[in-house]
Amino acid sequence: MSSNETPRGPIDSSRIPRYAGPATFARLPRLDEVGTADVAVVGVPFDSGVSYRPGARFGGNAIREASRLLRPYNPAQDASPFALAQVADAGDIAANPFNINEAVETIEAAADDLLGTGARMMTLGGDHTIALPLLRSVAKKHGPVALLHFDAHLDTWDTYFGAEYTHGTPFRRAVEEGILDTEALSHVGTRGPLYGKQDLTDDEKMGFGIVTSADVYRRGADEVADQLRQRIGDRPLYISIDIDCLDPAHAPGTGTPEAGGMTSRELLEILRGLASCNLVSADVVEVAPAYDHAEITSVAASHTAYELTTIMSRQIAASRA
Ligand SMILES: N=C(N)NCCCC(=O)O
Ligand SMILES: [Zn+2]
Ligand SMILES: [Zn+2]
Repeated sequence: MSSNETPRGPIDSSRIPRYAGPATFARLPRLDEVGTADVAVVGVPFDSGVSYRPGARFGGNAIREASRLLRPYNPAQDASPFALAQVADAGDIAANPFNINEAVETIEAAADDLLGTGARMMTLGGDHTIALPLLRSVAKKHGPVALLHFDAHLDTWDTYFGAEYTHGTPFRRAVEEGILDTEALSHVGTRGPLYGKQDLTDDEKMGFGIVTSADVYRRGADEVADQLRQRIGDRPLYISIDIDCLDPAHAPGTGTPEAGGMTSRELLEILRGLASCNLVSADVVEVAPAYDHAEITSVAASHTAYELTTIMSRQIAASRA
């Protein structure tokens, strides 16, 4: 979108009922209806990298369905994200479910195409495997990026059954490949049993800092966001959100749930506290609707993607001003 064009926003839900018609994220136009976008919301229906319950391949569409109720003004960030920048739904990346290596290549190539148009990506997973090809593509454009990783899990394990590309290993691969800025790597929301203490030592050696779920509860969202913001500074930032960072009470619809997680309020508040960071792209992954109830998980994921989109739109508008 050039700066003198008005972005095309969501369908007006006071004229066309919000439950009518096919779902796009937040009832926004499809990318092919607007040509180019500043923020492309894209689904990656891929879950062949999971170690436990499958089903995150249906996450993107569940988030789109749940996002019908999002409204155009975001009071928490005092911004109308879809008026500040053109946000559009770019549909899904079609990845081979029977060949993980090929799927990872397909996702990276599709991300190259989208980022090549100048768009930032708001990706809806899919399992956490997909973060690796997305980060590869983002690093081609921006160089090694700061990473903020919200998750119950470290996802820096080495291999499962000898496989390198799984949902428990994307960030170890990314560190090995030199595509992350090791001065600014953080996990937020981690908890639960590990394979051994070595998991933590290895993770620390890779450069990660950890804010556990209990730290968030004890210190509060504002203080945590302040600390993260200081660590990130003005580096290009990628935020990867595994919805299992939330407590199973707030996100039952996921493949590897762990007790004792953050509330959706804590997650959203931390994100709002990061609004000044240079967010170049983001993902929300691991929503598995078959285990969900009353759209609890996909509603939380849709609001999470909304906050991330708002951060990106505000920055795009500010950089034009
Ligand atoms: N990325 C997610 N959601 N889970 C990773 C858990 C890997 C394991 O089963 O140990
Ligand atoms: Zn996880
Ligand atoms: Zn994960």
